[in-house]
Amino acid sequence: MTKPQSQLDPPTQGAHSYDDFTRLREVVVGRADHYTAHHADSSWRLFYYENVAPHLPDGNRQLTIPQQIVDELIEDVTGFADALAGCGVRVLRPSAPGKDVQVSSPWWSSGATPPLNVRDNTVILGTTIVETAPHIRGRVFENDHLKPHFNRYFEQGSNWLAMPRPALAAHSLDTAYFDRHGVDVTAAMAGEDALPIDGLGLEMIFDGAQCVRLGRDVLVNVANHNHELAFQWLARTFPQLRWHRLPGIADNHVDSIVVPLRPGLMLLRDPSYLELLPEAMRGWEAIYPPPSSVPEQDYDEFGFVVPTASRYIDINVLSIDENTVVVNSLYPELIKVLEQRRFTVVPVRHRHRRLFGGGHHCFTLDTVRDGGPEDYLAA
Ligand SMILES: NC(=[NH2+])NCCC[C@H](N)C(=O)O
Repeated sequence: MTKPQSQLDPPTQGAHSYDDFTRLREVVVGRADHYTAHHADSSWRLFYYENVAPHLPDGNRQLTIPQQIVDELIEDVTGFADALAGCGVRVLRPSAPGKDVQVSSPWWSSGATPPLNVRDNTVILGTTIVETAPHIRGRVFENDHLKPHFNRYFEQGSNWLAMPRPALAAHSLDTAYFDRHGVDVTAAMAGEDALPIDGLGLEMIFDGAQCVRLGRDVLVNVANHNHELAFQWLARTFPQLRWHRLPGIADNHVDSIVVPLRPGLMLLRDPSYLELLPEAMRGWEAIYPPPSSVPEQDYDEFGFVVPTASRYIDINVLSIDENTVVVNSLYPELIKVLEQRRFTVVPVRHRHRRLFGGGHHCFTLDTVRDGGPEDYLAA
């Protein structure tokens, strides 16, 4: 059997990625090895508060995930990587995470998060790799598993920048999003054992998954002052791009709210978000998620259920090109809607997407796509 073309050609260029829908040439697909716990310290609990609050354990807790579930996730992620390779995409993987790795700083210690949701700690802006400023202490060193690829892209001519690394000491995180929505997050902060840094206050904290890249334009969800600092850093560092604030449309990530499929067409969680998008985008056609029959996994037998992603996570799709989309095979309703719109759908099983906080878009960092700094939002 001949190898898919993608596996024959060595990477011939650095990173080049301006959007989420033109032809995908190279992608990093995350790894779930040893993802056997959520380390629910205060930074983790605040980040996932919207979804985990009803189930929140008191204080800093390790929420153990049974190996059976991890094995099923690894099986699904492997199927995803194989499906992408079968579509001619060169698939890169992070280095293997260790088991029960602890990370620490002068201000805190926590359990390391395996490099599964690789969308979160990096955003590719054109030919520049931008490492973002993690919200969660256990994720501060997660990108080390992608550095073999970042190093190679740099040697091939890519630029490589990093936002200031956040100390994530006590009181670094802004609760303004929850305050505005009248949500008491005291429980999230219970057991906070990080040391404070005198005079630090709120700092730059931001995930790559808060961005929607549209060629020359980038939409950025800004829900608090942590994010505002990052928005200013991005706009100052990349003045050649046009930056648009999405005014706190979510607590942080937006790739289960607004998902462009091609210029003029997007998946959108609900019509209420239209008025929060840039004017030039409000006329785009929106496909709203059909009622889902995705089975909500029963984790009762495992003693806990902590969904770190919402029930909308299945619109978190990955486009291979403007007409081809990877969709959770357990969501046939969305597959049908997209096929009716003449999309080629690549169905890939993803059983535990709410437990591990991400879908196929979250699991990927699209490092090389054909599209450039196009003007998709021309007024
Ligand atoms: N890149 C990601 N990890 N995105 C996941 C989106 C999660 C979003 N908070 C939801 O609950 O639907």
